Amino acid sequence: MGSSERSTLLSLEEYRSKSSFDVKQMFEEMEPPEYFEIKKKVWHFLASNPLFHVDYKNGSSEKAKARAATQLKVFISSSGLFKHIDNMSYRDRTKYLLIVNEALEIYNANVSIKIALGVALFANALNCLGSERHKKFYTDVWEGKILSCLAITELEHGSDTKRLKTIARYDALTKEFVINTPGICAAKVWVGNLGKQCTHALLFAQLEVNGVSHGLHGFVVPIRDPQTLQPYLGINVGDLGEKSGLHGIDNGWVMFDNYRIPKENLLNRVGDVNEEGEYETSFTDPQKLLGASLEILSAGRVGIVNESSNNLLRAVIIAVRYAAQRRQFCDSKGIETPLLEYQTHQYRLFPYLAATYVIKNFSNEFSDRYVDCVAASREGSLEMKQVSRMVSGVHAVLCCTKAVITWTTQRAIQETREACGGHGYHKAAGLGDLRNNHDPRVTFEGDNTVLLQQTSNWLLKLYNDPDERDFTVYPLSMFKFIDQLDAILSKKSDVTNVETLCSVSTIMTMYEGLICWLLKTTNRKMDALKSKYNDRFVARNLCQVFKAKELAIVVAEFVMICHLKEKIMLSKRTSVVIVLKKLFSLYGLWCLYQHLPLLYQGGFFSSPLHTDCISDAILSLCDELKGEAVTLVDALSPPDFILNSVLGCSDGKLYERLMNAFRQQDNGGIPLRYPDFYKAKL
Ligand SMILES: Cc1cc2nc3c(=O)[nH]c(=O)nc-3n(C[C@H](O)[C@H](O)[C@H](O)COP(=O)(O)OP(=O)(O)OC[C@H]3O[C@@H](n4cnc5c(N)ncnc54)[C@H](O)[C@@H]3O)c2cc1C
Repeated sequence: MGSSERSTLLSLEEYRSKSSFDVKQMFEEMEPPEYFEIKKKVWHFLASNPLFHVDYKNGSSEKAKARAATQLKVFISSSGLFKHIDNMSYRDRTKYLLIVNEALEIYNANVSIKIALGVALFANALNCLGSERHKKFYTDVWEGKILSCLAITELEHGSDTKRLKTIARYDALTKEFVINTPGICAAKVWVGNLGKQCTHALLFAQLEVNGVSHGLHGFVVPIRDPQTLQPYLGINVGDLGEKSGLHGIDNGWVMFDNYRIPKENLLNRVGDVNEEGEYETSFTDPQKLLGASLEILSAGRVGIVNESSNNLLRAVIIAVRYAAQRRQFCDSKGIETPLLEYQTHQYRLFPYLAATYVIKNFSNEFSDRYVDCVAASREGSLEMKQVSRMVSGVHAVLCCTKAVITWTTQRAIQETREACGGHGYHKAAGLGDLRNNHDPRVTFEGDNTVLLQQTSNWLLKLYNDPDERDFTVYPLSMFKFIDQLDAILSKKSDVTNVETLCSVSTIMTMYEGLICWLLKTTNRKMDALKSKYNDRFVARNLCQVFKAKELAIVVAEFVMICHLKEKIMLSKRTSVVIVLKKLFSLYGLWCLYQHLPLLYQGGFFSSPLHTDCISDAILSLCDELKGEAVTLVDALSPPDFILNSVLGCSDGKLYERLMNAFRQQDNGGIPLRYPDFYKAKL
């Protein structure tokens, strides 16, 4: 071992010894042990099966797709991870699948997305939208006999799903649907798994019966022969070629030419064609339907929130461990300084470290709330009105948090790549692929900007209609303060010292004030625009940039810190709580700093001293977190094999691993070895 290798390890250990809390206690606070046990099973399967080991030399997109296709089959059939899911309750199964997805995604985004689209979301859609007659598809997909894709987006329309043009016309003579693509603009595009591998599509098309259109419905459409993978006659299908990332996923396009499927392939929970060949809706159980529609809209987004929180974590672990080991320039005594000692570097990394804790905590807890909400709707344990309010609230919160979390992660990955300098640009650092693979999450499952509009619409409804404010149910329980809107707005900020500003209660109060002010002024602007243009669509569009979009973003941040506040209040682990409070404050103040114009405009801040105060508070928190940072990333870190970065290994062999990568030796050979702090966690 050379001297530089020894010193980088020492650097990590030195920082570990500085932390004020116990790594195991922090880990236990943040990760329920039963969830971690599931993740370990996934990681051990990946580490023990060479098919899954990273191969940096195997670069072409075509090879990556073939490899991911095989990995998917093996993961489904040989991991044993899905053996018992049919015996689980809805709640346990959904949580279990979300955790398996999370654990797989942090190591292999391609396969996790292929499984999510091809198996989990398909099975979920059959449950939500289908009936007994679709059971066979459900069984086949979990047994790996078929693979699906989710075909919604068309060449000409993505976000605006009402305009989709693929048509499924009912033929009463043969009791079949005839599917057609009316021109290239209606070709289904971007569909994951469709390019080469899927056998079935979960297709969304306009249902037409007796010349009358009944809007978008879901259909199970056979695409390829499961034995030969040859497409069926009437289907023109292809792979859409190279993308910027996610090279293992075969995104494809398809056009239908008088392609016939049996009547039974319509997912008939909401509407069906009866024996007389007439369309009939079947709203037999509206409460269950509410939960089902939440699930179909949201399951993918909940997965994205979980995945993004891990992508953020991965980027931050790599950059913090690198910054603890990497030294540049000498101090006045001639001692080389680790990057972590520079204020600039702390300011670049620590807000993202704080964001990691806020977002990971939110993502864990929100998935539970989401599952509870769907379960309550299924079980009929609440009143219809309560379920309806809970479902729309959960949907609204998920829309804005999906946007803020995926954007935060996107920015964090870029910042951490730069914070690792040139070495951060090497493939073996892991950050380039992470950036490219994470990037489309801001677009798919709902473009972020469009999703934020759904949240602001919900908030304005809440503002305008006190009847909607049922604060007994989640997530409305977090918005009780809206009832005191005028009183809150009449208060002015008197915060002029760093200590008060850093407190949990001050930050919560500032957020509540900001939300009240944004609600009131967004609504006022919307009303004025409606009067001026006499057109809701125009008014809504002209409200977005400087009001409604900001409102939704602020609410997303607020909801996430509310969850961490609750954890802080309930925890009995004193030393952990002290650090969690610092992370809470750093994230809150860093976000509020980005809303400074609004804080002045709303009268919460009035003097230049307020800006000094908030920036001093941020820097002071960064300084306080310097000694905690390495242990904070250790507490949430997966094993080195799964982290899979030559810059981020916990063993401090930074330069040895980098030279191996440069020599193209042993790039992926990071063992599934548990470092000492990890043993403490277990
Ligand atoms: C890697 C990847 C995988 C995908 N996988 C699938 C899949 O498996 N199945 C599938 O069906 N689809 C898939 N998609 C498609 C994806 O769901 C769509 O790209 C997404 O829904 C956005 O639609 P769009 O691309 O048509 O964007 P558009 O709707 O055209 O939006 C373009 C831009 O305009 C903005 N915009 C749109 N409307 C408004 C408005 N009202 N106000 C203000 N701004 C607006 C948006 O914010 C966006 O920035 C995938 C896409 C990618 C990149």
